[in-house]
Amino acid sequence: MDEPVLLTGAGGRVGQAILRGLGDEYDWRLLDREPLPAAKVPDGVTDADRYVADITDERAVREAVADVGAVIHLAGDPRKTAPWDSVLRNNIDGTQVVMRAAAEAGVEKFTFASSNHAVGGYETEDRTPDLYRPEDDYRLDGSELPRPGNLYGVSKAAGESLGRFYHDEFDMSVVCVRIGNLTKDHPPREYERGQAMWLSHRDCAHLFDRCLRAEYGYEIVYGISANDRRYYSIERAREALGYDPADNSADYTFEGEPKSDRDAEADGDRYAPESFAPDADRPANESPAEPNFPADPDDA
Ligand SMILES: NC(=O)C1=CN([C@@H]2O[C@H](COP(=O)(O)OP(=O)(O)OC[C@H]3O[C@@H](n4cnc5c(N)ncnc54)[C@H](O)[C@@H]3O)[C@@H](O)[C@H]2O)C=CC1
Ligand SMILES: O=C1O[C@H](COP(=O)(O)O)[C@@H](O)[C@H](O)[C@H]1O
Repeated sequence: MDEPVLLTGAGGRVGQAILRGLGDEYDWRLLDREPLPAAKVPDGVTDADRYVADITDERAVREAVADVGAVIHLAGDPRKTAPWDSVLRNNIDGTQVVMRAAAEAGVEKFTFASSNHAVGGYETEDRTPDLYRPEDDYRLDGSELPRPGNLYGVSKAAGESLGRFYHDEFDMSVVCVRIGNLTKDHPPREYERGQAMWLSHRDCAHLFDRCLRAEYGYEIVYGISANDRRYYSIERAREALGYDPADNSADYTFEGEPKSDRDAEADGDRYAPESFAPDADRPANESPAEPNFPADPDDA
């Protein structure tokens, strides 16, 4: 893509996973309400391409989307316990401002960071915990209705609907990625549900790269690695986007350590993947960014 790509929420966990994987691949324009330290900005992104602004600020957002070819919209409150006033402002109103500005500016492709929590209600008592285990063949594939399990999930379902509207009315290509659980270097530790929806950093960067390169109309896909444990299908992401994930939480122990050759053999002759080279400026296993909303009490 020749035109710049606007990345909102660039300083956060998902934004940094994308920039660390794709920093050199695109001409980035970065927006976040927090100023980004130099370590979070790819080489070649000038001050003029860095916007410190709130996504509910229509004027600032219109300026940021002018002449971009694509938007990856991540900014918002990521907490599953987020209260209504926060998701209404940051996730629903903010997404409406960014999508409308993008559609009216003639942006070609828009990627929206939706969430597993848009469909958390399908994890009913009778389905869990079997749902999180490799033997279980229940799959959500993106064609099902949203079924949020919390108000944060409601806000993500609202973002998906806004995307449908702006695709239909403006012909903007929109893909909603129901992101699972992004962690760096290893799947969530001792957490079956998290391991079933693990999204590794390299698969995250690859998936968003495909969202920028593929041709599509309106899509809802799941953003997880190729985990043996999974209740989200990645078929639609493969078909519509050409997503080809490299990682699998089954290559790690339940505690999150890469499996040894012996573990892997015992497990059906699986191979242990190469672990990522640690980022030069951060110790391995450290989260790339702390969310700037108060911590989610369940995220211990
Ligand atoms: N991290 C994960 O595993 C998942 C994340 N997501 C979604 O992906 C997106 C990014 O999530 P994370 O990177 O984990 O969150 P984060 O909290 O690490 O990053 C969010 C970034 O957006 C910025 N931001 C928040 N509200 C803003 C506003 N009103 N205006 C401008 N900037 C604002 C923050 O300053 C922060 O840098 C969110 O929309 C979240 O709901 C969805 C599913 C899973
Ligand atoms: O949408 C999100 O989902 C992930 C995974 O959910 P969890 O219930 O397993 O914690 C969460 O880590 C992330 O903060 C959130 O934005």
